[in-house]
Amino acid sequence: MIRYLSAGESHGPGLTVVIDGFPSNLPVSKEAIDEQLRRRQQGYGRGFRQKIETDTVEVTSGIRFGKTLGTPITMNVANRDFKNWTERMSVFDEKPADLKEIYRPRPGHADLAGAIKYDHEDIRNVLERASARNTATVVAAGALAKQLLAQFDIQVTAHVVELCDIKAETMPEQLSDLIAAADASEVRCADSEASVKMIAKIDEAKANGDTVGGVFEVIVRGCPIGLGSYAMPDRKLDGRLAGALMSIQAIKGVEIGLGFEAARRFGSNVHDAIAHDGSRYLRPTNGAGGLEGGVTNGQDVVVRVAMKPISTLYKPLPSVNMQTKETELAAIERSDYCALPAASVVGENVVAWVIADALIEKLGGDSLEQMRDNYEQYTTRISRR
Ligand SMILES: Cc1cc2nc3c(=O)[nH]c(=O)nc-3n(C[C@H](O)[C@H](O)[C@H](O)COP(=O)(O)O)c2cc1C
Ligand SMILES: C=C(O[C@@H]1CC(C(=O)O)=C[C@@H](OP(=O)(O)O)[C@H]1O)C(=O)O
Repeated sequence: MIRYLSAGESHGPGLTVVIDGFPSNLPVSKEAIDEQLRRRQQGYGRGFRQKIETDTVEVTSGIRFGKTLGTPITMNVANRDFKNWTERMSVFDEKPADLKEIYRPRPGHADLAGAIKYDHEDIRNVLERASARNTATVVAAGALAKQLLAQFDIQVTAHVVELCDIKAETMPEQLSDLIAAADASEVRCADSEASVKMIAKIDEAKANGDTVGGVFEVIVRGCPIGLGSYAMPDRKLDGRLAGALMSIQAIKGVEIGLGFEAARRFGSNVHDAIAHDGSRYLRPTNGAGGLEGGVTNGQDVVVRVAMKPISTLYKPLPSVNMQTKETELAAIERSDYCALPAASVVGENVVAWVIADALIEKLGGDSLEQMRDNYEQYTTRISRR
């Protein structure tokens, strides 16, 4: 089992993630982690904050001479914006007399429920941690998971397939082309015609003081058969993926394979026939999205994820001043208009984390070498079935 704890406020000094359960002797590239952080900051429609930040990790435990020690790994991401917030976010100093507090909760954000739950007057005490700034730590953890998966030729990618009411129609057939096209696109959509329309849609939202969301797809290539289990509900890999993805800010739906579309079809048009070519099992289709019974079946794992539009509206919805209970417009905080491309990078890294967890569970072993031995034994064994 791998696990992590993260901490940190959006405008505090920085964010920290402590990771436990990785095997020893895994070569780790800081550049590869920083590259995932860089990708998370990209995408058309983001607000001014991303111009202030240049996220990189500082590793303070668990790695020596570029390899994991098998002990807890601590990674820190500094908030460059903190220098503009030192008084407003002070840990121990007195609250400044002229501090502007937030009393008008934004519909769709954690403001109202959070302020009531934790008995906060100033909604800033809620939004600082509810903020998706924390996804930087989630991505740092996922970037480490990606490096473990790469040792076993497992690759995780993501791309945008819908933005508001615009759908990508054509996609490159080769996964490598899909990745290249998505990475080159400002909205991370591999369909270049749809990308242009998506950018115009973000501009339209921005011009109207509005926001947009959409759908991204995550694909996992190279998973061996047998990750996850049908034996207990909490071991099912489909449930674990959905749970982890739904815990990303603003994610409101997850579907695996055909997902909701499967509910509209006859079974004969949903399930994937089973064939054998003399050396291995083949599935001519992949409606199951690589998961049957909560277990990987050797096909690509395909997950689609729905993100709602950003909650902060520059043309705000009606809200209530929590001090006076009078109807007022919701507060406006500096904000993104669309963070779907960034969310797709977060989703990609979250899926990498869940798959790495399932791989470590399947193979056991305290070191990378032991995991490799167990992997070879397992793949030899299943090749005889
Ligand atoms: C990468 C990313 C960036 C986000 N940026 C903003 C933002 O700038 N403004 C905002 O109001 N919400 C933003 N959100 C969404 C809020 O964090 C989220 O809606 C809020 O925490 C409430 O959680 P919920 O939507 O999951 O219910 C962002 C989400 C992600 C994934
Ligand atoms: C800081 C990030 O995203 C933030 C997520 C966010 C929210 O409410 O979720 C609100 C905005 O914060 P700020 O008001 O500081 O601009 C985003 O910029 C980031 O992704 O690095």
